[in-house]
Amino acid sequence: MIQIDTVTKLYGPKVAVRDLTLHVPAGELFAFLGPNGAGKTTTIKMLCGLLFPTTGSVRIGGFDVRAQGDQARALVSYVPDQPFLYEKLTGREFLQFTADLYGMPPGRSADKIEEVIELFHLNEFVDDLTERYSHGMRQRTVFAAALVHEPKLLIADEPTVGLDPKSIRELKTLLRRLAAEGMTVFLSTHTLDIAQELADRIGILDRGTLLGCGTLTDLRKQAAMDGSLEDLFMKITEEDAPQPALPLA
Ligand SMILES: Nc1ncnc2c1ncn2[C@@H]1O[C@H](COP(=O)(O)OP(=O)(O)OP(=O)(O)O)[C@@H](O)[C@H]1O
Repeated sequence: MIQIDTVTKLYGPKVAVRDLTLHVPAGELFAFLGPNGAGKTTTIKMLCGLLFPTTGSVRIGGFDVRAQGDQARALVSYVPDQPFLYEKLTGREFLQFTADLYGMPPGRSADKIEEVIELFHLNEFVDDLTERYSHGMRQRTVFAAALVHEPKLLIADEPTVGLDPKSIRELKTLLRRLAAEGMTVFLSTHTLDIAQELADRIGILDRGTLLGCGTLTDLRKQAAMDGSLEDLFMKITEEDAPQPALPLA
């Protein structure tokens, strides 16, 4: 579903992502980890077609994000860490707006909107203006909106931050279920426990370079140690030697 091939992204002279190759198949729950400034958000923006690689290519479901952007973007939903809602819309209007944006037929969108309202327990507040929502209510509404158009790839940035324990538990169960049903879930997080608990595979990025990628067992082999994901993360990122400067074309 995700094919990132030899991607480098520069911001001026700054190398944000360096020679990244990463393939994530359909139905996988992939956790993308890395210290602050590692290049995770830059990579996510390239998956969403908000940024293009300086060199290399990004394909979603076989569609090149640059050359076939509309087809690629139609497959993707992105839940950012700061949930954005139009304050003067109600939650329900926001869900409808999202469905319209993706050109869903009215009958289909009405069913799907009811389904996500149920799924995220939005009933109590879905007809209030979103400006009155708490962070957790916003996060749940944004998640619901992300699923309205039935994306094939769900990208979520720090999805559990600000949610109460019950909502976190429900979200974790939902993410696993979506992956089991065939959706690819790409999770960027600093919460290592969640990555360890949920992910099929984990990628560790540091200063733009993918230092490790695989199951927990693979990462343990790579780091030549047992232990929690936190232990492995510390070891793998500590051992990162300073990167040589990338020659600029
Ligand atoms: N628009 C920009 N212009 C210049 N440099 C940028 C820009 N956006 C990001 N960077 C730099 O690129 C590098 C990667 O940033 P990015 O936001 O992708 O990291 P991140 O892994 O998402 O970090 P965090 O976990 O802190 O959110 C950082 O050094 C950052 O300062």
